[in-house]
Amino acid sequence: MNHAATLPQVERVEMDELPCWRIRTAAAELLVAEQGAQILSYQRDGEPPLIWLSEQAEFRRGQSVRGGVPVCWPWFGDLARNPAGVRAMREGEGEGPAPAHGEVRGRDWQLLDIAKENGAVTLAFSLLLPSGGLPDWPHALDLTLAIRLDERLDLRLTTHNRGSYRVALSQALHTYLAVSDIREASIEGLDGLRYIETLEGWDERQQSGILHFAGETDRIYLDTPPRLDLVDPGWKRRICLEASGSHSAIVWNPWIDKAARLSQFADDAWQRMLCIETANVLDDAVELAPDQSATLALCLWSEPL
Ligand SMILES: O=P(O)(O)OC[C@H]1O[C@@H](O)[C@H](O)[C@@H](O)[C@@H]1O
Repeated sequence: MNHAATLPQVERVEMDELPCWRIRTAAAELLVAEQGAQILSYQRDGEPPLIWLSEQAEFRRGQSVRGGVPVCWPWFGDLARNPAGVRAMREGEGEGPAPAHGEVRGRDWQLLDIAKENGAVTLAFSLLLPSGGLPDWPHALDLTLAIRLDERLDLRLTTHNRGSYRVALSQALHTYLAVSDIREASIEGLDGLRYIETLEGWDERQQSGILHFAGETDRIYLDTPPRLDLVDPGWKRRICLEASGSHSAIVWNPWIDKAARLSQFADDAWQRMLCIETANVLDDAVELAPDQSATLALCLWSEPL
């Protein structure tokens, strides 16, 4: 049988407790969990993975998988650190303290559609929500994620306000990227930007030059340009990220001590990953009037160095 003639292929697979979809095109493979509409891994033929999945990842219902691209929504990070308008949307403590990175990473989403066209595949996922919204976040919003795989990987996270009042939220595509060695990697595109140093009192600082890594890093960059590049000399490639609908980005590596405290994370895994999170946070948070939509999008690809 001519294998190439049958491509692209979409196959349903089980990863322990999680139903997933494996997509194979002529040049790449992508694995997506239906829970959280979470991309788990992405690799192009002949290259190391672009998206990192922890070797200690657990595929359990109700729990985000360590690695891939978790969707953070309707708030990013610690809710208490969000703008007042975003904080005000959560009501009551019925379900306990607000979980980090919002409510949808471990929830059920539904695959609505698989479309194949000219060698590309698009999967459309929708968050399954009661019509009144989340238990402590009772607002009438629809959330969809469109994942398109061709020569590049395209993600489009769209929120639509079908309610009768304005809603504020923060969000991120929390992309875990694979690197040969974080100590050799760098990020281009941040020079001159203001950032919040979350490790030192949430002080505002200014980036000077290319960002290199020599310790724990957890920063929120503001007024980000559309394009950021992760340069990886060890694997002789750059991973290019092109965002739209976003003017903020989080850059995160836990380094040695925090790595030891993280779940589903090997003690030495900090060497092999780096998160560049395409976001709408702090003064870049989103406010949606009734019937308004907003799309946070990321296009990802690699180029040889
Ligand atoms: O362990 P979690 O909830 O997936 O979060 C991982 C990291 O996510 C990053 O976005 C945050 O900036 C870090 O502070 C956090 O540690």
